[in-house]
Amino acid sequence: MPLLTLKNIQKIYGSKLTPKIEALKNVSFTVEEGEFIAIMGESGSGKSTLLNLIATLDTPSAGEIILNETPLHDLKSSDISAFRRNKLGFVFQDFNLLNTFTNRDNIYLPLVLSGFKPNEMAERLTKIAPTLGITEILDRYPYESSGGQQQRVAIARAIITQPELLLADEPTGALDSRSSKMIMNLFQTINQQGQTVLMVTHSTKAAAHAKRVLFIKDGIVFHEIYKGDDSYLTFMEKINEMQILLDQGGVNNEL
Ligand SMILES: Nc1ncnc2c1ncn2[C@@H]1O[C@H](COP(=O)(O)OP(=O)(O)OP(=O)(O)O)[C@@H](O)[C@H]1O
Repeated sequence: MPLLTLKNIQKIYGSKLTPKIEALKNVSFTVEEGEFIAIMGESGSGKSTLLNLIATLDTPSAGEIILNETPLHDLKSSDISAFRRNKLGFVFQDFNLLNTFTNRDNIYLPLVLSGFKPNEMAERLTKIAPTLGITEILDRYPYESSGGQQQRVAIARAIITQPELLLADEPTGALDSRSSKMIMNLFQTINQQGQTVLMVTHSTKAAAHAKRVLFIKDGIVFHEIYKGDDSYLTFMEKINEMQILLDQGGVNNEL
């Protein structure tokens, strides 16, 4: 049974007063439990729109998103809140940290909302902070932290609940190559522990850490490639080649 199924998803932005933009035309794919998927595509191809729909931050104009056999549009708003709180971790492209809270309290926020005790929260944070390299900045505020530090705090906030499904929008966008590699290794570890990861990225280096890469173009999933038994470098080469082909408009392989 797939963890997540997207059937013929369409998303049109705009209102009576503004021009309509078809961000997603017809997107269908399934995500099995335990997958690590990277979503790639040029700027404006609808990647963030797709993650936002899966995260129930927005609703599709047409089509169906099914999580664990339950169509999301059948869920009551209280169930949707519970799904976001209990099952989902989301790393936002622009981090979405609260500037009135310290980095530590930003990270604790989802646990506070779920009723965790202070010592349980501290124990979880102590485990992940060194890997993310944020131990020294936990008592700073987001506005006192660099973009890369804020991104790592946002990742900590998303993974501290040990979500069944981690959605990450450009999680290495603000990071140097060393930190990016560290984050991708962390995502791989999380995935090996059984969590499903769906990540939007422009970076071939980051995408090659995934087990499958979906390519979005013109509002559809245009192509996908699986890592299989390929080495990291071979898979990265294949992703690069596919990107070049897609940039040239050379393949037509709608899923
Ligand atoms: N809230 C919105 N209202 C109107 N149009 C929107 C909105 N959000 C996104 N769009 C438009 O929908 C299209 C897809 O945007 P989206 O942010 O999903 O792309 P993306 O692939 O994530 O881009 P990037 O890689 O630059 O982050 C774009 O044309 C964008 O301008």
